[in-house]
Amino acid sequence: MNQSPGNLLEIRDLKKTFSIATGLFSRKLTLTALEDINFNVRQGETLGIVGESGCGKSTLGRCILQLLSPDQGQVLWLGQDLTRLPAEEMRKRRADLQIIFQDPLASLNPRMTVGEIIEDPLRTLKPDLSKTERRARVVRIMESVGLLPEMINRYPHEFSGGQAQRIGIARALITEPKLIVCDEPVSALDVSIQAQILNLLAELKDEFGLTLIFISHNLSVVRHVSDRILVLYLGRIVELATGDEIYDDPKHPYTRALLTAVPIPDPKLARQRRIDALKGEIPSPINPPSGCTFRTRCRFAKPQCAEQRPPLETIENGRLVACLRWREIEIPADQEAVLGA
Ligand SMILES: Nc1ncnc2c1ncn2[C@@H]1O[C@H](COP(=O)(O)OP(=O)(O)OP(=O)(O)O)[C@@H](O)[C@H]1O
Repeated sequence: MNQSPGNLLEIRDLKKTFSIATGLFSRKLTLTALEDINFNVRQGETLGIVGESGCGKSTLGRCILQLLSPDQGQVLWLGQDLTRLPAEEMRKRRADLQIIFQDPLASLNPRMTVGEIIEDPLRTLKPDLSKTERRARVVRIMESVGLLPEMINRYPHEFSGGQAQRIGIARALITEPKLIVCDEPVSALDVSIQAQILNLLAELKDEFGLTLIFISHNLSVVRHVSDRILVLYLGRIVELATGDEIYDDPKHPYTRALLTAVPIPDPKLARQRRIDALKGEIPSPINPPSGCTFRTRCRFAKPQCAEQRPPLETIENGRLVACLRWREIEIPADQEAVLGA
């Protein structure tokens, strides 16, 4: 056991590549989805993971749960490396680590009743429970997530998106997990329903003493629920700090850019933030830029940024940032316009 106190999960030097075939002759290329990933998740916290589409959020969530095998690195769960666990041992751990998916209806088997869907993980992960005990648990958990127990024999298509996500949450909770990876759990829902599901997750977290990893491309959503926020860009961590630090004092130019999409009431600040807005497309992870991979879209980039890959540095209050220039670009917000492009 080599776990630091208070950490439920420690991710060390994680790397994940995919081999993809392209072109007429199906030439094999390597896509690096994640590299040099190091962070901890503390017992009882909600860690938000943000970044644009394709930056590696879902791949990271799936590597943590061992739904994907990383190429290298460790996923230490209470000090035990999940990447090295034999399949049978991992099966026993599965009850502790669950996932909620983005598209609630697509993730539910249309041929199973709600009761069967929620009960299903218990059959494999808690085989000692009797049928009566399983059903009793299903009813209890349905009540916890705001579903009427009389809905137990209905089918997924009879539910709205918000209710379907409640079924997905119930299915994740039924094994009494310690950690749930929530992969864009509200992105597919109407805005009016999103807050209900976010509030439900916050309540359940307290009620069941959960630790959450909350994945979203939307910094407003992540900010709402997270204690700390990890910002990913092209498969690498560029910043990790508390929600307040990220929101009020972002250090990485990419975090600043993501913040431009977050609505703020102060028009002056909103105008200043627009300067940071993202330009261009995210580069291909098959052939990423040299040095700092964000430099091709960064308005603060200098020649040195093409030559050197910025290390993930620990700065004040233990927050982390990977930018060669973060000290120089830290200027008062009202002078930002002077910097220009
Ligand atoms: N099974 C796969 N085979 C090949 N490439 C993949 C596979 N899964 C993901 N990728 C690639 O890995 C990179 C990271 O993808 P990932 O889905 O983790 O990003 P994401 O941030 O979750 O994006 P989104 O918000 O769109 O889901 C992308 O370039 C993606 O195309």
